[in-house]
Amino acid sequence: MRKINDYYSKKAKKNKYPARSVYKLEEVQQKYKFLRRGDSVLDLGCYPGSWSLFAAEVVGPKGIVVGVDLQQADRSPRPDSAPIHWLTQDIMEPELIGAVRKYRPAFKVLISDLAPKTTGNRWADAQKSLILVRQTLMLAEELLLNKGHYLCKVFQGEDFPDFVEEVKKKFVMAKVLKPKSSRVESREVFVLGMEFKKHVID
Ligand SMILES: C[S@@+](CC[C@H](N)C(=O)[O-])C[C@H]1O[C@@H](n2cnc3c(N)ncnc32)[C@H](O)[C@@H]1O
Repeated sequence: MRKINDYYSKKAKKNKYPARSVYKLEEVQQKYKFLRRGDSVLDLGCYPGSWSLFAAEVVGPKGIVVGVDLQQADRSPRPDSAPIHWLTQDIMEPELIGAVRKYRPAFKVLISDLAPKTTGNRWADAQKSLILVRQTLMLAEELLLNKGHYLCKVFQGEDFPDFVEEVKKKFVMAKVLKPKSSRVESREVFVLGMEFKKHVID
């Protein structure tokens, strides 16, 4: 296991990404191609910035990336990438929607690698994660374009099946994914929702 972690950490360093987590996003992108040239992307929990940098490269100069985190990110996008706007904000605060809308009224893709500060207590950590995850789904409802896409990291707890059902209702296609670069011993998985059904009221 350690070998795999070292492999992705070294690869990230070599390719000048600040975090190995970029390879989880890359793997989902390779399989589902949910990020496209010209897309607008909202990245929640973006610090230190690997996902935003990767997304900005994929969507290219006609796209845009807005990254949000409690911690201040400041990396410059690579050449031939979309501009990245870094916001230092709490995603739980209602002001976030207005702050994000200064850049785009709505987004084609919302990605979230948010992780709460863990306590070591599995149940408590899963609950904290679920609060953040539910907030990302609420933000997706506000900020995603019709037929937009959603990718969210979740630490599986007892409410996880209910959350997946919610995503299934709101998107044409929903999948639970465990990328190879995600530690096997970790309870993290990624929920992908493709083609948001903007006007479905349940
Ligand atoms: C695993 S890191 C993200 C790594 C990032 N995707 C990358 O590739 O560089 C999770 C982030 O979630 C952020 N976070 C946790 N709770 C948050 C909240 N309420 N609002 C904004 N960001 C939060 C943390 O500050 C942390 O930087």
